[in-house]
Amino acid sequence: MYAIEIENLTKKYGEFIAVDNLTLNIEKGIIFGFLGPNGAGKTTTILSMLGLIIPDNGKIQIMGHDVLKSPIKAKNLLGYLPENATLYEELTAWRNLEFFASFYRIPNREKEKRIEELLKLVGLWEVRYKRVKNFSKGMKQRLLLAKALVNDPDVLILDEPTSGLDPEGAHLVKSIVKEEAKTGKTVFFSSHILSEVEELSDKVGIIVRGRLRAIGPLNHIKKQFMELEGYEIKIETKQRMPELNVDGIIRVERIDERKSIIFTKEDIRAQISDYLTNKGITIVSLKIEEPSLEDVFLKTVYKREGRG
Ligand SMILES: Nc1ncnc2c1ncn2[C@@H]1O[C@H](COP(=O)(O)OP(=O)(O)OP(=O)(O)O)[C@@H](O)[C@H]1O
Repeated sequence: MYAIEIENLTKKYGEFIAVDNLTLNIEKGIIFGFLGPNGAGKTTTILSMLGLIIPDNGKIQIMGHDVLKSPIKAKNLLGYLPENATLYEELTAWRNLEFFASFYRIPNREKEKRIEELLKLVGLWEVRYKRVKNFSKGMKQRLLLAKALVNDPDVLILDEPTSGLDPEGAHLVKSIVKEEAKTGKTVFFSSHILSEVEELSDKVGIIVRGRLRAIGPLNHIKKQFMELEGYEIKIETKQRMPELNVDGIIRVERIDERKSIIFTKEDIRAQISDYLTNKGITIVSLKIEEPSLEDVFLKTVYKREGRG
């Protein structure tokens, strides 16, 4: 069983298709990064997962429970941090959590223990009796994260969790997310911050104009990208590098007489190594230059859409 199973999800607003036949399975206990440009359909997918909008087609299960047929079961298993979420500014941090906890059937003693643990987890224990209106944006976001965790959910859904935070605030939020994933929770977060997706995700999905364009662990996505776009092999030799007459080379960019970048269709490091060794040349380094997530993302979003 998957933690999240999305099957053929389609959501239209009038004639406009916001999510187009999306199928996505998320394994238990992983951090999944859902990446896409503005308007790609990330929030629409998330709202469908929460049962907050009714899709035109498709089925979504959270830990095996259909979100539309068993909404209460599914909701009890979910924690959700919306984009631009708000708190009760006049209430203290403690009172805010107490209020949100009251939506769930948690016995009183357990509730207090849980709130204490959460306030400590997000670093707000010392200010638990301060009104939220005096909090910084980072503090509020951490309290919102605690709110999303108040029912001890199996699946945590975060829509742009670090949006608008300064680097320190973003770092704290990411650390908490990592800690929660270590306890076995499944995390599904949306973002358009590439470094964040790269840092946090065990698996990545790229959505563009409502369609899933790539899915898998980041190294798989990068490998697929290289198979499609070609490889960049960086080489340095001890002696002057001779002309490289090896099959499969598309182009060589010489950096200096001992360093080059070789563009190829396949990984032909072994052939290059044999060729040079036969000529008595010693290789200092020979490695594939991996594309960054930014390379992959920009090509996925723009090139295949024929926009650049
Ligand atoms: N209630 C609605 N009525 C009409 N169109 C909508 C509605 N909600 C979203 N859309 C449109 O559907 C598309 C997908 O929106 P969605 O909010 O899911 O994208 P997103 O990937 O979350 O974007 P962002 O990163 O900007 O939050 C957008 O073009 C948006 O304008």
